[in-house]
Amino acid sequence: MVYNVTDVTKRRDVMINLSRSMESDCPSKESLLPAMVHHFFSDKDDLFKDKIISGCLAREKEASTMVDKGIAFPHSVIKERISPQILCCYSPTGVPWNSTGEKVSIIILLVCNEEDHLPTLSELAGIFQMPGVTDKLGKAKSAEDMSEILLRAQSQKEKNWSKEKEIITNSLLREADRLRSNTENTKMVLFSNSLIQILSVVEQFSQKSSILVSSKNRVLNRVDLLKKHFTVIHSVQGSISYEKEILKQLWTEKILSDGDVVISLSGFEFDMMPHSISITAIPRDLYDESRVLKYKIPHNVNLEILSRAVSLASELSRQGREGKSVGTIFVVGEYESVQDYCKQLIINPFGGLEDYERSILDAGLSETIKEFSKIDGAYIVENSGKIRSGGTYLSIPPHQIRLQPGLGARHAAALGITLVAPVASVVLSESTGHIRIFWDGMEQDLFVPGDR
Ligand SMILES: Nc1ncnc2c1ncn2[C@@H]1O[C@H](COP(=O)(O)OP(=O)(O)OP(=O)(O)O)[C@@H](O)[C@H]1O
Repeated sequence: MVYNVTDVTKRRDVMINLSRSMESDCPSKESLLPAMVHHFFSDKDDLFKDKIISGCLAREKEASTMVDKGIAFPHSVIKERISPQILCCYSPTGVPWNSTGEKVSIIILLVCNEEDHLPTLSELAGIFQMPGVTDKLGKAKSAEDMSEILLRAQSQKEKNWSKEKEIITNSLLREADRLRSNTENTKMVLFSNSLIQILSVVEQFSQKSSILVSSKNRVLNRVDLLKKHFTVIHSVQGSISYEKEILKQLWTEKILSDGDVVISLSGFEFDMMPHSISITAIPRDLYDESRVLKYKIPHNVNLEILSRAVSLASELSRQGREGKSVGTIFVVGEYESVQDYCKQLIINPFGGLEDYERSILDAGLSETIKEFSKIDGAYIVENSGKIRSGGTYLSIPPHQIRLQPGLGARHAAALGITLVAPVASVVLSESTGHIRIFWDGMEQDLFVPGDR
């Protein structure tokens, strides 16, 4: 069970570069915006530039982007995954911007994709809200003046943010300590890859039962220094942000035990400060989810993805959907090896999504995945974690499939696909809530999640 006790909203850091500026005496926004795009994107093809220009002009038609006296924030949101581009322009004569012809001299054009749009606008707004910035910009006489004012404001804002970070870090640590002193059998797990950050916080909580999780040698090589602060220093491969999976590993290695309450402190990965504390009570059935880690699974199946599919199946088994049990299949492996056996029962619900929006590892997607489990069929999940499809019928050529009595078409399909392709499948039975894992045409594991 994982529940957040303190959820300090993650501040998504968007790197914005305010140093690109130009001066223009274009008389209207219809001429100025294309001029800016051509100036700043001179190395890009015309199609790309036209897309940006029509995006910002369409946005201006909806409503003027004038935000303050003399300042406008036109923007164009594009599908391409580019880092947010901020293009600044100073107009000495001013350009009429809103319906009443009010003029702006400072034009900050933002070009980015959907995901970055709001965080970048909010970052920009934060810079403009720094005391005195808009007044100073009103007095700017050149593009250089404008750039200098903006860059100074940005640097001041960064300094202020460092102070805020320190305050948040200290209050999170105090909260973690308070939780620890109020709860029995607690273990503190610090997820970090930064030696400096670890050392800066480590003095502030007592070292009894503290575990450090890191994936970087520069941290792990400093065991001598760190062992006086942590009872265990645990090394992981790859990212340290899959906390639940890492806790399962710690459980399988008996570093955590049933009944332990784990206080996790994490977030250093994002911007060198802890963002959140979560508490995990290690439930008895965590073993069932994690024991798949102990198997020798086929080399062409990603263990992390398989383990995630098992976790989701286990959550679905316990929770059901709208008070009813659900069943489903996850097939994990190379898509090419199973595509000939896949037929869509419905339009693929993940079909229209970009790759980065359909990862099974994305905690934000788990509710969607669980919701679509009401639909007949299987999920096909690639080794990268990308959910290739949902609502997929597995059409297996005739094979002798030996199943235990009571198991029907769903289990036959889940087993059958592993007979014809080098993949693993996880099947949740709607009627019993049991989870079975198959590969090499055989049932490899069965477990019964608790609390159903
Ligand atoms: N070939 C297949 N590919 C994907 N899904 C399938 C396939 N065959 C059956 N199913 C799904 O399994 C569901 C239940 O079928 P059935 O009751 O025969 O299976 P079962 O193995 O007894 O599973 P459960 O224990 O969940 O009832 C079907 O409604 C369908 O959604």
